[in-house]
Order: sequence, then structure tokens, then C-alpha cells
Amino acid sequence: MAKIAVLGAGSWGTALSIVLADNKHDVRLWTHNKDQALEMNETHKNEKYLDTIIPESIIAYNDMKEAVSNVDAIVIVVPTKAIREVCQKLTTVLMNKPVLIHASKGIEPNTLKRVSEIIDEEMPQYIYEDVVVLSGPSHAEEVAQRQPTTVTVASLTEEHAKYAQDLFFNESFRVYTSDDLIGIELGGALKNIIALGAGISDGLGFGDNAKAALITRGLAEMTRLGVALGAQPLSFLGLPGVGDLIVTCTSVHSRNWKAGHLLGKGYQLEEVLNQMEMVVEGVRTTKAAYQFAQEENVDMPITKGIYDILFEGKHPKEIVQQLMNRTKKDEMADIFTERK
Ligand SMILES: NC(=O)C1=CN([C@@H]2O[C@H](COP(=O)(O)OP(=O)(O)OC[C@H]3O[C@@H](n4cnc5c(N)ncnc54)[C@H](OP(=O)(O)O)[C@@H]3O)[C@@H](O)[C@H]2O)C=CC1
Ligand SMILES: O=C(CO)COP(=O)(O)O
Repeated sequence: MAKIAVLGAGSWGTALSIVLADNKHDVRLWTHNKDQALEMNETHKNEKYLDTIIPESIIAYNDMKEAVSNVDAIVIVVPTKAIREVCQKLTTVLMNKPVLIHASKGIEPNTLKRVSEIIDEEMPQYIYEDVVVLSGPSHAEEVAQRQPTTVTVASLTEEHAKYAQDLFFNESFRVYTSDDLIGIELGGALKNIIALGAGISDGLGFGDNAKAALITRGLAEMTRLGVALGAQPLSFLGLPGVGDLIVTCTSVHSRNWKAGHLLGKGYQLEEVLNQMEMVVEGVRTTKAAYQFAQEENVDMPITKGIYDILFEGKHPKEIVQQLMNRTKKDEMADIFTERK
């Protein structure tokens, strides 16, 4: 059995800790909030984030140095905007050389870095083994109830992807491997933009046809950007692509869908984010993908429309009109290579 520190005690960090504890690993769940660590150790609950009893074998820590002492693996599960800060702290306290696994889904605006690139940038590579990404259709609420879930892990080395697969794999949590680190990270990040769109569409009162269109054409533009950035196109047909699009665009659990739904109902972005108690990764990732698409000269009309709603104050109905009235085209034209 492995000794594993999970950094980030929100809904996803807690759910992944439960999977690892079910697999009999020694799990240390680190939070930057002292009261939350006390609550979890005393009550075995993390009420703000998950409506589930946490196995007693999971020990919560507020001291990162203690949490990561002599661990074999570290799972980083904080919002993308907190990755740099957590890696900087980790660099000062890490004594051995664990495998790093991350399960965060975002791209950083301005730098346009994926999470594994941020980790590489913030941490000297001699203090960790490798970075593995874990991604796929996996709402924390269902994982914590041991409902059947499938995800994909990817890294630059097969050995470390397989290691992560072994750590998490169990009868309700099926883990596949992939060698496409870029595609698996981008799929999980970019689908959040489309989930915002699906929520907006529902908030406007549109039905299943509009949502199916968003998912399908969203997949086309995710794939276009991904391929331009070096991802394998088939990865977008897998769990972190189509799978995660379906779950996030159609589930009441999705934070991105919920935020989009409020936007579609007419709330302003600031009001929406004030109402959400959990991270809505799609907002920052929309900015990053919009910047990326401009830089790479890739056509991403849905992403641009959502960018305009979020950051340019455009009304969602105006964006729907724009999207529907784009130039006529062949559905599969330049599906992977289209440039503006
Ligand atoms: N929830 C889900 O079902 C899934 C989420 N993900 C991804 O996992 C990542 C985390 O999401 P999720 O758990 O849902 O987010 P939540 O909003 O549920 O929780 C975020 C957690 O990170 C903590 N945190 C925020 N900033 C920092 C910081 N600077 N240092 C340390 N801890 C910090 C928060 O602490 P505080 O309470 O103090 O704010 C909170 O404990 C995201 O990238 C998300 O896309 C991926 C798959 C499924
Ligand atoms: O990535 C997720 C499920 O796979 C979670 O999505 P939300 O952040 O929209 O809840």
C-alpha cells in the first residue's frame, strides 16, 4: 500500500481521497484551512464541499510538511489559479521524490500554460518523479457515493501512468491510461467552456437540440485547438473529451453548467461568481482559450461567443444569433486544421 498526500480538500480532493482510502492506501488530505482539517478529523465530514462521511482512515493535515513527509505520491487538486502557490509551498517542504498526479482542469490565462506545465515551471524537476494527469467524466458527488465512474490518466512515461492507474483503480472507479498528456489535459480544461455554454443555453430556455449542437460543435473546436497544440485528435473522442463534455453539459452537479445557467437567466458574471461556493474553472479557461485561439489562428466561434458574454458584456441572445448566422459550411470541413 502506498503513502499518498492529497493537496486540496475541496469536493474533488475529498472524493479522490475516498477512492484512495477504499483502496487501503495511507491517505493524508491537506487543506490550507486549519478549521476544516479539525472538522474532518473530528467529524469525518467536509460539509461545505461534500455530503458524505469520510473514511476514518483519512487523516486531514493543515501542515503541508507533515502531510507530504515520506509519501510515494502526491495528488494536487486545487483550482488552477492556486496551482502555482501550492507548488511553491511544496517545493520548500518536499524531502523525497514522489510521483506527482494532478486532477485540476484549467488553462492559465496570459501564460496559456496547462497545469503540468505550471508544475514543471514552479518545481525543480529533481524533486519529483513525473507529472501524471487524471481526467474524465467524474463528478465528485457521485464518486464519493462509489457510483460507477471512468477516468483516464496520462503522463510522458507509461510507467507513471500505469502507477497512477494502479493507485486509483477499483470496482467502481475504472482507470484507463493514455500517452497523450496534452490531449488529456486540454480535453478536461476546454470542456468547461462548453459546459458554461450549455448552461447559458438552458438558462435562455433552449432545449436538447441546442445543447446537442453545442456539445458536438464544441467538440469540433476543442479538437481543432488541441491538435494545433500537439494533442492527438482521438483523445477528444475519449473520456476526457466527449465523456466529460456529456457529464458537464448535462449534469445538475456541474459548477460550470450552473454558472452558465445563471448567466443565461440574466445575472452578471460577478453576481454569478459570488453565488457559487465552488470553483468555476471555465471562466478563466475561456479567457485562456480565446487568447490561445487568436495566437494559433484557430477558429473557435463558441469559445469566442462565451468570451464575449463573460468579458465583453454581450447578451447571450445576440451571441446565439451570431453563431446561427455564421457563413454556410460543410460540417467536416477542416475539422482539425481550420484556420481563421
Ligand atoms: N468537483 C468535481 O467534481 C471535479 C473537479 N475537478 C477539478 O478539480 C479542481 C478542484 O476542484 P474542486 O475540488 O471541485 O474545487 P472546490 O471549489 O470544491 O474546492 C477547492 C479547494 O481548493 C482550496 N484552495 C483554493 N485556493 C487554494 C490555495 N491557494 N491553496 C490551497 N488550497 C486552496 C479551497 O479552499 P477554501 O475552502 O479555503 O476555498 C478548496 O478546499 C478544479 O480544477 C476542478 O475543475 C475535476 C473533476 C471533478
Ligand atoms: O470536471 C468535472 C466533472 O468531470 C466537474 O465539472 P464542474 O467543475 O463543472 O462541476
